[in-house]
Amino acid sequence: MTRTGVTRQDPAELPGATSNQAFRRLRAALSLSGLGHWLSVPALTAFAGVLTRDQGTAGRLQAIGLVLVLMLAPAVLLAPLAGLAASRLDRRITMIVADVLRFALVASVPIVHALPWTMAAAFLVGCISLLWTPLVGGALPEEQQAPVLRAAYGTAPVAALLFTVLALISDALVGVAHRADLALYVTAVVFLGAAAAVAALRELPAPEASAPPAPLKLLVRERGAAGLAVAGTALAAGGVVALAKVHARELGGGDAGYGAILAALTLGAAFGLFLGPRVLAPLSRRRLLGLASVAVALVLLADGLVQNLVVVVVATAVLGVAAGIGWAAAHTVAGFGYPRAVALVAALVAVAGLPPLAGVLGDHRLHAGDGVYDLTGVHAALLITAAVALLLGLVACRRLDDRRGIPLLPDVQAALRGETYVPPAAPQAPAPKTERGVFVAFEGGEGAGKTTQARLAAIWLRDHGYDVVTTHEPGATKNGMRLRALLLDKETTGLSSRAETLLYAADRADHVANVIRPAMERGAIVVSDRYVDSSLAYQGYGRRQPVEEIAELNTWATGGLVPDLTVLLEVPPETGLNRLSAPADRIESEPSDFHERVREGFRALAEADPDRYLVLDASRPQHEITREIQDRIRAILPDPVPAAAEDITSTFPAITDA
Ligand SMILES: Nc1ncnc2c1ncn2[C@@H]1O[C@H](COP(=O)(O)OP(=O)(O)OP(=O)(O)O)[C@@H](O)[C@H]1O
Ligand SMILES: Cc1cn([C@H]2C[C@H](O)[C@@H](COP(=O)(O)O)O2)c(=O)[nH]c1=O
Repeated sequence: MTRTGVTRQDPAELPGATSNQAFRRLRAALSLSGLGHWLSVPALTAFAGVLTRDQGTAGRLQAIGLVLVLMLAPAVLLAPLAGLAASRLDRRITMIVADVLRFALVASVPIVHALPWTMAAAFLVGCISLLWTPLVGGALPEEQQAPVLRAAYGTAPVAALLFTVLALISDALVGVAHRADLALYVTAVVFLGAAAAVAALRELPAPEASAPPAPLKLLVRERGAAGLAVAGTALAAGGVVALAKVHARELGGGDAGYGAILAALTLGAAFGLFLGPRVLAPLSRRRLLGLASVAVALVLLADGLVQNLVVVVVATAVLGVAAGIGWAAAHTVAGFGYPRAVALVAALVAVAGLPPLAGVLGDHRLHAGDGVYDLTGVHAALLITAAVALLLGLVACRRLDDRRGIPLLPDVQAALRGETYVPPAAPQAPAPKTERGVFVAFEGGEGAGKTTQARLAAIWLRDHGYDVVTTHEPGATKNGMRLRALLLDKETTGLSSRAETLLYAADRADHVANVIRPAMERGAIVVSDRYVDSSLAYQGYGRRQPVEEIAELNTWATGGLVPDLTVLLEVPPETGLNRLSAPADRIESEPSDFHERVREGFRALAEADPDRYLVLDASRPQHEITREIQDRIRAILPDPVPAAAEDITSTFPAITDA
């Protein structure tokens, strides 16, 4: 059982799955199908390259580009058909037939040995691959998504490596005209293996997954800055794939070089996907997504400039890592469907547009002094793509930034150290004091001991004859109690961070107007368990909203009332949360990194205004803390309590509830 009461299920135990073994077999079938799918891309494009070997670079580029377009277009344009087929046909039979058909189509390509049939086969393979998408691209339950996606997409690097090996074998054994045949035959056999694996399953232990929504529809429906970052990244990755065959050839790499570039890209991406959630964990995912897309564009720029295959392969691997990290961040920021739709469309634009562009640009020899630089059409097209991707990345960075005003470099440096960067906050300017009373606020994370210490301070003050009002936030007034219930109830879901901030501010405005200010005007000492700094720490630092803006909002809500003293009880979140006995409320249930940020936030606030704060290590014994608080409060009381008198008479105030 998790803390939130959700039981984690083994994928194999989920409804629809009959046994572990059946689920494993399904994954094997998915892996084989995925392997065949990914292998068919270089195999068919390489074959198109062989068939157009006498047509010059532009002709070859066009043929390869067209094969890629025909393979990718069905996923963009015909996705609804996949949903229709999934709902009408028996899925097990459909998949067996689909893979037998893919086997026959791919195996027929080297036998027919003609460009039009290669194109037709590429399109039909692309269409048939759609029949698998309800399983791999649909709305799967979370528990099943990871293993299924790993099986379907994790085979891409394996396919690229396999293609490289097959290309090396072919180079050694057969003539130019048949160099791509072996890869096609192996692809066909893999499809046949996938069909056999599905046939071996008596029933399909797959979830009732639906087809993903049509990419174009999603694109129109959900526009967002994350889409710009994904578009730039997919444009760059699509450009690398579309031009890789000719790029590798220009650098003397042949089909093996082509495979090496694809392997570098896909292995890098897989590594990036793994790293994504782990790298720079404290950094905002929105910032990371923007940064990753800019990094992809910059690496592509290098890719387009260098003229050495090994360097290109290494740079492509780095590009893949950045793309993978960006993809993982995009998933967190915008879910799965929308980034997938954007990526598909952008990749289609890249494979459709860049090969002809490279052909049109043609090759040029540039002279600079004594040096000569061969700028081929492929290089120029890569550089143009990099420039467009960079532009998209920079705009995305600006629009995605949810830490405006917080400088990027220290933010990233802090994230590299595993910390959240906390900028020194501007001290709150206190409004001219009109009240006669004294205001003491207790602040700190969960279970720090605020309520305990606020109560003890109030008792001590009353013992010395002061008029004391103890209060707390949220929920000290009648209306505030309703707001508290709304804010802390775990049933309150989907509350936006801004709405949360406003509700806390509303509670505070009511609290100040009806409790704190009247008490202070009559000269009482107000002791409050939490005040404005809680909003700055929780909603500002915890929720990563602009701290300055929250401070301004609260200045307005409170009419600028600032405590005379703020006691910050400092305790590691884990210690504080472990002290609490009641079930965790909505805010307490936030993950530990949220509470860490809150703690950092309180620290930064105290550092920015040290005169107003008393910061105490609250993991120490209670009585030590109490004594230090009394010493500090004594200094701000209108008519000081004489410490010496207490020492002489040993009249340490008895702690009794008032
Ligand atoms: N210094 C301390 N050492 C150990 N336990 C403490 C200390 N101070 C308070 N506690 C205990 O920790 C628990 C939480 O204390 P308290 O309610 O005062 O914290 P709080 O900061 O007000 O919590 P919350 O964030 O829920 O408002 C109580 O059981 C209290 O007795
Ligand atoms: C005032 C204030 C509070 N919070 C959070 C902090 C706590 O999790 C709860 C209050 O619970 P407590 O047991 O009474 O301390 O609310 C916040 O996020 N922002 C605020 O301004």
